Amino acid sequence: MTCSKKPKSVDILFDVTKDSFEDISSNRKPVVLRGLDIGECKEKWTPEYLSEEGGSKEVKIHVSKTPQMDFINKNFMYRSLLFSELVKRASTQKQEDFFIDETEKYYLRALGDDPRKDIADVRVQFPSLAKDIRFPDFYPEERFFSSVFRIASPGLQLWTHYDVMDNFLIQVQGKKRVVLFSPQSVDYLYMHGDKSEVLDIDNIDEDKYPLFNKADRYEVYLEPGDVLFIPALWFHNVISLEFGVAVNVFWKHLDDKFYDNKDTYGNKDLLPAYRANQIIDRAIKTLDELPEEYKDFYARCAIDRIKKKALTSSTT
Ligand SMILES: O=C(O)CCC(=O)C(=O)O
Ligand SMILES: [Fe+2]
Repeated sequence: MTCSKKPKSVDILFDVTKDSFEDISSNRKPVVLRGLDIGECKEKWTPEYLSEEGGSKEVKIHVSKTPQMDFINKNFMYRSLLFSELVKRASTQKQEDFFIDETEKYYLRALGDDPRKDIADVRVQFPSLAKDIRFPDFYPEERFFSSVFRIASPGLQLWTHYDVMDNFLIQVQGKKRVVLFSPQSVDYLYMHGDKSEVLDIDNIDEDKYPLFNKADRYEVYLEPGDVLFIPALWFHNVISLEFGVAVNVFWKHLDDKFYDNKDTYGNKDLLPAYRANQIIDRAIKTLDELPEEYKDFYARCAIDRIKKKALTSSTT
């Protein structure tokens, strides 16, 4: 079934400054910042220019036969291409050279040089392009975590997921639809780690996902030059409606002690959340020692205690 609830819209704000962003950031809701100075990239980053300036670097990409990438059935493969070749292919509808077939789709989520140790930063990996882009300076520079190139073929859809840091998604080229769900909707999203199992979010299989349409859904269309503020834990699903070039910047808005310093992607749960999840895994295993009737009873008691003691917001 198609989505029955009308999605909420995301506010589009003009003339936001470092000072006025303080209120926006403490409100913990996504907004589009329109009209910010993002640098010359907005005019300059054509496929030809990107190929020339970022050209000779090899990048690891997702290649998918269909536009909707499926992380469970892995309908995509990881391959490497020169940045220039990726840009050429992702900006072209039909491929002369391909991995699967001539209409395959491409997605780049840039990584650090050694992804196990280095974080992605366009200023380090693509210095000749980075000079063209300005990140909003609304967070102190020492709170910077990473800046990530996102390049996509037209139609490519990235699954619904959350990240653990505040994020500016700077849309440089191409239109993009972003659907967001509030963190309180997590109960309805059929999560698998940091990703939702529900891929076709516009055409819900209600037998399989009966609760999905209860989620608190927001929708926004980004234009080149827009900066979408995605607060930590807000779920997002992205469709590139045209050849898309974006850079997203993650910021550590909390104290350093919360973050896992081996997290090069910015998507590992905060350390106390990770520890709590381990304890919950152990509790589930321990409940397994009980006869079924008792296990069910004590699981309900535990859920009730967690609800009473740890929830601050009601489910939407
Ligand atoms: O725009 C995209 O391709 C994905 C953006 C995203 O997931 C992010 O900024 O965290
Ligand atoms: Fe993300």
